[in-house]
Order: sequence, then structure tokens, then C-alpha cells
Amino acid sequence: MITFDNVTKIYAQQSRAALSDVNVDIDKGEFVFLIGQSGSGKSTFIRLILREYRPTRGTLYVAGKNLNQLRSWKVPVLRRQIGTVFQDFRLLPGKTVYDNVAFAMQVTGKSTKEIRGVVPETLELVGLDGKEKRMPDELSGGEQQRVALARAFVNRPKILIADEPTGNLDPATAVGIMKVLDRINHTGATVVMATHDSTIVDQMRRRVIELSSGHVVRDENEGVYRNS
Ligand SMILES: Nc1ncnc2c1ncn2[C@@H]1O[C@H](COP(=O)(O)OP(=O)(O)OP(=O)(O)O)[C@@H](O)[C@H]1O
Repeated sequence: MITFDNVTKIYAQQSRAALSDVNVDIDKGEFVFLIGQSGSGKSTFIRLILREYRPTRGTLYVAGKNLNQLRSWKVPVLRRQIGTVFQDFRLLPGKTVYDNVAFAMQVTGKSTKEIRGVVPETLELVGLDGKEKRMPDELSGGEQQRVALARAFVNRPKILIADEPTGNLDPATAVGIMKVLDRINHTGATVVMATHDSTIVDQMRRRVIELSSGHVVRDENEGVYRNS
């Protein structure tokens, strides 16, 4: 589903590579934690998958496409196959929970009938049924992140990228968000989550890819945050 083939990324005006000779293969349906200190290259890894940048060297394949060769006008088609959530939720403040999620379907041209079927089902999946009419500022942080997850997943993308999704949440709330991500993963979606949350990584025991100064220094199944 995602293949980094000897990928190096050097930003303009920088001498040091943000990612260096990265070789990683992520299969359909995998759940991967991306860990590493601040500046180790996690965001760069994610931004390359989203084709915000191209590799300086090496080749990147996502959902069957060679991103080096992907034409700019096809990038939106790629991004429709990738759901994203971030630490800061990024909801539309003037829209209800329902409308925040429905909007993601409207922009891809889905019919009202389809939207009326899929949005409630997705809100139930993330544990928000009954809260459809609330505004974002009437929700807790955990609930706002659930809305963001519903919005990211409502079009049933093949890949879900979560960049520090629990970074603003207390530990108990974070566990609830991880349960939702696990549920989404069990529907067959590939999940890549960048995190600094060692407790979560240690609890979940999924594949761990650790970056250090742009290099993959560890890639192990059922991994933990710190290798002792
Ligand atoms: N747009 C950019 N232009 C130049 N250098 C950049 C840019 N974005 C990131 N970098 C540099 O690339 C390296 C990797 O940064 P990156 O943001 O990928 O790390 P990170 O692991 O996501 O860090 P954090 O945990 O703080 O989000 C750092 O040295 C950073 O300063």
C-alpha cells in the first residue's frame, strides 16, 4: 500500500537530509506507529505520502501509484484515498458535527441520499451518535477528535494518516481515540500514526518504525516505544 524505495528528502537550502535512504513497505491493513524525536523526519515521511513534496532521490509508491511520476492534476485523486487527522482537530467551527462530516462527502460529489446513509453510520463507528447537532465548541477535545476521525474516514479511504492524534488529549481520552483508530483499522484501512505517546505505543503493540535524524533505526512488529 505504501513503499519507500531508498527515499531521501532534502529540503531546499538545507544541507542535511530530512529523510535519508528510507526503505519501508507497509501492506494493506497494517497499523504502523511512526516514532522518533522532534526533527527526526516523521512529518516529512507523512508529507511525502500525501505528495506535498516529492523525494529528492528514490521512489515512493502509494496505493499503487508511483508518486514521483504522478501528475499534479491527479494529486487530489490520490488524497481522496488518504484520510488525515491531526493533533489540532481542524474542524469547521461554524458547522455542526453532522455537517462537518457530511461536508467531506459533499466536496467529493456524493449524493444527499448517500450522505444521509453513510454519515450516521460513520458517527456511530466513532462513538458520536446522538451528538449530530452539536457545534464543535460544545464538544470535549476527545469528541472533537472523534469528529475529525469520522470526517477522515467517511469516504472510506484506503489509508488513514494520523499525525499526533492524541497529542492534545488526556491519557483516558487518548485510549478512546485509539479504540476508534483500531476499529477503523479492522475495517481493512491501513493506518499510519506519528506519535510521541509511549504509553499508547506500549499498550497497542503494533508495528513500530523509529526514525532518528532521517534514518529508519528500527522497524519491528509488535514493538514498544523504547527498545531496551
Ligand atoms: N519545510 C521545511 N523546510 C526546511 N526544512 C524542513 C522543513 N520541514 C522540516 N524541515 C527539517 O527537516 C527535518 C525533519 O523534520 P520533520 O518535521 O519531518 O520532523 P518530525 O519528526 O516530524 O518532528 P516533530 O516531532 O517536531 O513534528 C528537521 O531538521 C526540520 O528542521
